[in-house]
Amino acid sequence: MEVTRERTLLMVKPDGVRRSLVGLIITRIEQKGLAISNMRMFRMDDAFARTFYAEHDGRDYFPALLSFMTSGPVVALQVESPNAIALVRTAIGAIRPEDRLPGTIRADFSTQLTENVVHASASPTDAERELALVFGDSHATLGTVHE
Ligand SMILES: Nc1ncnc2c1ncn2[C@@H]1O[C@@H]2COP(=O)(O)O[C@H]2[C@H]1O
Repeated sequence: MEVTRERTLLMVKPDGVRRSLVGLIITRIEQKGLAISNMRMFRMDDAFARTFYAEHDGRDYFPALLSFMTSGPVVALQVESPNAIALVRTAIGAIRPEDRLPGTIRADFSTQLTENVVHASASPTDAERELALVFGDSHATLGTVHE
């Protein structure tokens, strides 16, 4: 079967950075054989968080999400591989704490719905939009680290 080489965004959220989980999360991604081809640590301001999470605007949890995402720095990783979007989504685990399978990042490091350690793009459209927001023009230029 044809596999599509993809780029996706994996982001360690402020709780993950505060709890010093960045190294562990990077190790899991690298050990799985996924290539990290760009990385950026930054702190979201309110406007950036509103744009990044625009599709959640109006939900009851949106104000809490904004407050959480602007509470400290995040670490954004551009991940590349065949089927990167689905592979990274599987690796992070489900949104609902009770649905998270052991061995996934959210299951292993969080019991919370909002403070869930990591975010990953859900679709090719989301991935391109989120990578462009986080890395701007630089997201296309580093190329692939691993073959
Ligand atoms: N009921 C909910 N459904 C989806 N996301 C939620 C909910 N409550 C809080 N959130 C937060 O909103 C975020 C949206 O996408 P994330 O995958 O980054 O992770 C989600 C959680 O941090």
